[in-house]
Amino acid sequence: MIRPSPIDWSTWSAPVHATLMFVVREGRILLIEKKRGLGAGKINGPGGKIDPGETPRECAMRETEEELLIRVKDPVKLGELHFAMSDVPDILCHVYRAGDFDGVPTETDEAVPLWFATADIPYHRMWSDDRYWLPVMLEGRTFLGRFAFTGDDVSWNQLVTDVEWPEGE
Ligand SMILES: Nc1nc2c([nH]c(=O)n2[C@H]2C[C@H](O)[C@@H](COP(=O)(O)OP(=O)(O)OP(=O)(O)O)O2)c(=O)[nH]1
Repeated sequence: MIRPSPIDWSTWSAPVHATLMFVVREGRILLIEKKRGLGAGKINGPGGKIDPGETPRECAMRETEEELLIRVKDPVKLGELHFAMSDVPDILCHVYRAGDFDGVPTETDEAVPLWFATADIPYHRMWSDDRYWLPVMLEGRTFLGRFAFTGDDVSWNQLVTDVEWPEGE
């Protein structure tokens, strides 16, 4: 049975806009253990909230530089994640992927860098929606994921793949 969405997505908008950056290279993905902020203790990609006047791409690159001291090259937007939350403000998150970077991934106050084989993603230590869309991101395909949360759990989800994002986003 397909459960009706608890959210009217046609009118949904989020007060918080954020980004995630995934570096995927030679069968491995660069993740972080997040040391503070929303999702502290979880494994995730680097990323954070978009600052006023900043584009999503600029934010994804800035947050990656702040958290891991690396500068990614030629990031491509693959996805958008729309999170309807139950206990914190709703979030719209832009997801980027890159294949190369300058610098050496380095631990900072915000994050510990961790490389994983793409066949060995630690979903049990990640946000509960990630298992739905991260495999699509690893295939290099585009996607739009919509998730309603109850606390930390996904209570409703929808994933549309092969979405065309505007050029240069
Ligand atoms: N993988 C994944 N990431 C998520 C989910 N929900 C969610 O907010 N994130 C990401 C988006 C952002 O990168 C990050 C939240 O932003 P943040 O609190 O780290 O923001 P920030 O670095 O600007 O920190 P702050 O100092 O403003 O608090 O968590 C989710 O369900 N899955």
